[in-house]
Amino acid sequence: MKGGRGKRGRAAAATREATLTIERLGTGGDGIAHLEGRPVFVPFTLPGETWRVVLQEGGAWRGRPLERLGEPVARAEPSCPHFTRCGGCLLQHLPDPLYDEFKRQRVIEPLRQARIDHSVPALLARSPQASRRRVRLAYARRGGRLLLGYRALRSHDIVPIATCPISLPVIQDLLPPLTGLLTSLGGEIREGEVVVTATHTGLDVRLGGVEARSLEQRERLAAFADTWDLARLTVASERGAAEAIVTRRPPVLRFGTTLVTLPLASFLQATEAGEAALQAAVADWLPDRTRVVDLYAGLGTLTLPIATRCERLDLVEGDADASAACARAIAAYPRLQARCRDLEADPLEAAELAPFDAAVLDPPRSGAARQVERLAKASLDRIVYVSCHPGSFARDAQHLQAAGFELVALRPVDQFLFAPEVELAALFLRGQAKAKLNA
Ligand SMILES: C[S@@+](CC[C@H](N)C(=O)[O-])C[C@H]1O[C@@H](n2cnc3c(N)ncnc32)[C@H](O)[C@@H]1O
Repeated sequence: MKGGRGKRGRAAAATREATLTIERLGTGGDGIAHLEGRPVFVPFTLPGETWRVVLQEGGAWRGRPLERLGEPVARAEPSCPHFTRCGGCLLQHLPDPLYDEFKRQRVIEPLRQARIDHSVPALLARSPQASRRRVRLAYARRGGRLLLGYRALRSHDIVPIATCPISLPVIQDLLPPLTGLLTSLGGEIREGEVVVTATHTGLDVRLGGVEARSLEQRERLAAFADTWDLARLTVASERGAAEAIVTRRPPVLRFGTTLVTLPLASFLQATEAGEAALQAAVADWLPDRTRVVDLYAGLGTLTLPIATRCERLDLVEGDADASAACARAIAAYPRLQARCRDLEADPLEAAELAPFDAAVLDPPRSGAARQVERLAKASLDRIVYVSCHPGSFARDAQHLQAAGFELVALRPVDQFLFAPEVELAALFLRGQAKAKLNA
């Protein structure tokens, strides 16, 4: 045994070694074992495995796996060379049935706690490898070297990566040259975030922490955009002011037949396959000639593909740039409208929801408690709720259920390969809409 509890008690993390048998997986994907009656979280392990770990006794006890002991348990072979160092793809070692069950449980458990009685079917659209169309990397200078990569698990350290197998190949190819570009921009470029997005017209690259004040830097950036045939290359200062240095082609996304130009920063679904699964749920669950309000609409991703069969479609979004991009894309269609509104501070009231038969709702992780309260009081009787957080979804679903809505269909979607997150689409009906379903 090494170390012991520090003089300042729990606040000072102490370390020692222990041998633990993993009992189950926690919601974050860590294996959970018990020691001295307390749970210990051990990443990259499987139920049934025994591990020698370095124990970190802080608020929550964590174990850093050192050596696997005893009988081996069947594992999947991780495809990424950075597995166990990078903080993103924690579930690569899970065999398929366990992986699917883990993600289903992420939905089942919050629903059970919220007393919502609905079965959770098998995962849809398990993202294939090499399909992530946006990566968000960090870079920093360390000891004279520029490191570009992902943050390490529960740390601000950067794990430098030369490849990221879950991303589209066109993004993977760009990673080593991007490191070279950032290095060549000079010593004042110290740290920041890099976002690379694949659009239908090419890659959109945004370099944070770069101001490009000198002509030489601008020429380097322009040459890089030419060499790699980027659609657009943007820099953003530490204060967040963004400037497109080169726009060779507008970076465009296609939703159905509508083309939307990607703003400098806005939300985008992580994979095309996941996006298509969510769009299919929306299309399946909204009948023709419905009057639809799309709340937290982003760029119109979920409803623009069915715009031609809606009687009316209003897209409401809090990000002004996303809303403006959406408005420009639909300007020629009088039945479609896009407006910017903060739905947390200023949710649509029941009277404003009166002209609609159905709402589509795709809020951020925190859910949409205040907007759901208004939807519960409104006259519409059909809601398609898309969520990236089963916990806040279950809370909001409970509220809808209390207002007479019934959860009649649910599809878990695997938008984030190997990450503990799971996306879902759900259909709620009440009143006539529910009666028609049962007829
Ligand atoms: C999960 S994304 C969904 C976007 C879109 N439905 C899609 O599929 O791409 C959530 C969206 O909600 C927007 N949002 C976040 N907070 C908001 C708020 N308080 N009011 C309105 N929109 C908000 C974000 O800008 C983002 O576009």
